[in-house]
Amino acid sequence: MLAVTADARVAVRTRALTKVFRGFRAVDAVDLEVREGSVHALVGPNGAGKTTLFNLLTGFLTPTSGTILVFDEDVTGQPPERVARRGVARSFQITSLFETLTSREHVELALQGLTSQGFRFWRSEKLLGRDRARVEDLLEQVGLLRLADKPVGLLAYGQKRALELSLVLALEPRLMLLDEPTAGMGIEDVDRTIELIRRIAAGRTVVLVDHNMRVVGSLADRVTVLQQGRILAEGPYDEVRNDERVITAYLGEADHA
Ligand SMILES: Nc1ncnc2c1ncn2[C@@H]1O[C@H](COP(=O)(O)OP(=O)(O)OP(=O)(O)O)[C@@H](O)[C@H]1O
Repeated sequence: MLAVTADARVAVRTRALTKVFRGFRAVDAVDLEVREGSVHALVGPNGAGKTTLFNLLTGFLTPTSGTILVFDEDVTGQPPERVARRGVARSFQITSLFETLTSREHVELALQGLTSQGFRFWRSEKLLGRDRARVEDLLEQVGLLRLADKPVGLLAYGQKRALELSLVLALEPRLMLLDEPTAGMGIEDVDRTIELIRRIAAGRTVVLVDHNMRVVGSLADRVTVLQQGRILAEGPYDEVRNDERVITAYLGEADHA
C-alpha cells in the first residue's frame, strides 16, 4: 500500500454508472473514485451490486448508462480484452482451475496468453530460461514454489486461491480487482491471504470485494459501501463501520438471513 495523498492520481472514476437488468437497477448512478496506489474495498449486503460493478469495470458487462475512466482513459463499453490492455486484471469469485494441470503449467499458460503469438512452438533456450525464472518468481510470490509440480487437484483450497492470485499477477496489472479472495477460507488461510494481498498490492491499485470485515479492515485504505446498487457511504474503514446507515443496512441483512 502506498501513502494516499489528497492529490493522488485516480485509477478508476465512474460517473452515474448504471446497469439495469430487465427494469431492475443493479448498479444505480454510482460515482466511484479509486485513487491510484490504494486498496479500495467494495462492501455491502448480498445483492448490493458489488459483482455487477466489478463486471462493469472490467468490461464483462456493458453499462446501461454512465461512464468509466481507467487511468484517465474512457473504457465505457469496451470489451474485457481492451480493458485488460489498460493494465486491468481481475480474479473471479468462483475458482476456475484445471485439476489435472500443475501450478507451474497454469502460470506458464497465463504468461503465454500474454504474448500476442499465443502458444509458441519454437523458442530459444534463452527465452525459455527467462520464462522459467518468471514462472518460478510468480509461484514464489504466492508461496507455491515448492508445490509447483503438483497437480492442482491435490492442493488445499487456500493454495488454489493463492494460485489464482499468481495468475492475476502474471498479467502485471496496474489495477487488480479481487472478487472475494478469502471466500470459503478458514481463519489461517484468511490471515495468510491478507498478508499475500498486502505484499502484491505494493505499487499497484487494488479494488477488493470481501464480506470478511477483518480482511477489509486490515487492507483497505478506503471503503465504499453499496446498498441496492447505490453508494450508501464511503471513507476510511473506521469511519464507515461506525456509520449509522451502514450498521442499519447490515442489521437489515441479518434480519432477513
Ligand atoms: N445477469 C443478471 N440478470 C438479472 N439480474 C441480475 C444479473 N446479475 C445480477 N443481477 C441482480 O442484481 C443484483 C446485484 O447482484 P450482484 O451479484 O452484483 O450483488 P453482490 O453485491 O455482488 O452480491 P453478493 O454479495 O451476494 O455476491 C441482485 O439482485 C442480482 O439478482
